[in-house]
Amino acid sequence: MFNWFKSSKSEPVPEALLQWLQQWQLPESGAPLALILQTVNLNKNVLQVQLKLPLLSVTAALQQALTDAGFAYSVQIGYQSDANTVFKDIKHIVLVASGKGGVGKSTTAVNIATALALEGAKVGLLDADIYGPSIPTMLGLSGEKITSPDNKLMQPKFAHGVYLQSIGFLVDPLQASVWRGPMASQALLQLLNETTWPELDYLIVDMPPGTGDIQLTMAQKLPVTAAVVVTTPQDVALADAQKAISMFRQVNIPIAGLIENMSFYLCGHCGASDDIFGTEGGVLLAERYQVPVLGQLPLQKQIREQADLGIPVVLKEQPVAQIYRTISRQLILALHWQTSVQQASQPEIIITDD
Ligand SMILES: Nc1ncnc2c1ncn2[C@@H]1O[C@H](COP(=O)(O)OP(=O)(O)OP(=O)(O)O)[C@@H](O)[C@H]1O
Repeated sequence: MFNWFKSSKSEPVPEALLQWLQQWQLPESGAPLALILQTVNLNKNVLQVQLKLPLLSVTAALQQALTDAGFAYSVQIGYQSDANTVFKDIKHIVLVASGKGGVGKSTTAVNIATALALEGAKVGLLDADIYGPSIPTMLGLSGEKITSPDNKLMQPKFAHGVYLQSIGFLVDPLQASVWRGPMASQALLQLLNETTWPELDYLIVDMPPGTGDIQLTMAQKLPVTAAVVVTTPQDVALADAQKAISMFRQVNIPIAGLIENMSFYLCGHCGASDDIFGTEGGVLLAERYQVPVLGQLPLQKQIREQADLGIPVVLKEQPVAQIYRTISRQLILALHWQTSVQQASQPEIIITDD
């Protein structure tokens, strides 16, 4: 199932260890490690495990499990992708969308992008929200101006492990928010195209809220891998999230999952929680549409405070950071399964001399 890469320094990997690795399952998802293994190498009691996916946080769990199983090796996890690119040097383009404004789409996009970078992925973020490009503020880059060394292509900014390009760097948000559909989608596609993105595993696109012309054109014209829909649990938001799901289905964009934001209020002082926007609305919607739920986030002061400070909360020692980390790992796996299925279902083209 995977190659046992052996460098000149490599020692033989004991059969018992290979068999143990074959059956070990990732925490949270229960996915078999064997399905995402690239190579295994043993070097002076260091077990070097190369994965196909950026999941560096698996190191601690694998180390613990190995020790518990009686293997005295220390683990090093590396990452080498085998995914194809969908656009320039970008392997996956993921749209973060919401039917309705103000549900926390941009906050979610920033924290997921940062969490993906923490897993060892190369990540870009395209802030395409013409109605309120808030991501420069959330990454501590507000007031920055874009640079273009060759006067043609623009360089993205970089903060907290994420490359950022934002419509807010280029135009006055008040001006952009009154653009008509074709003008807005044209500008956003140009923004993607004329940025010198480095090699990226994931480009996260923070979409403008809604399901109108702009969103539909972007969804149709971008080589999108999948979409993530963010909603809050109350009925008005759910009705709009439903429209977003239908829009993506219409243009055959797979939905990697739904995220329920502000699922419940979590008091920072006493830890009490309250379902102020109703209970489980997003989960029920996801069930109805057969869409996976990637996670549920609380309404919590620190999420907003950290966004305003320009340091995403996922970088802080907060329980909520772990929710974003789990969501990002689920997303990594969902995108992987989905691209594997897509590649497997593509008909093989055989060129003959006839
Ligand atoms: N889970 C949360 N807990 C507390 N505050 C949150 C949470 N999620 C988002 N917020 C805050 O709510 C406000 C709106 O969030 P955000 O800008 O991410 O929404 P949005 O859906 O992207 O809005 P729009 O699409 O209209 O720009 C921000 O001040 C943000 O810090």
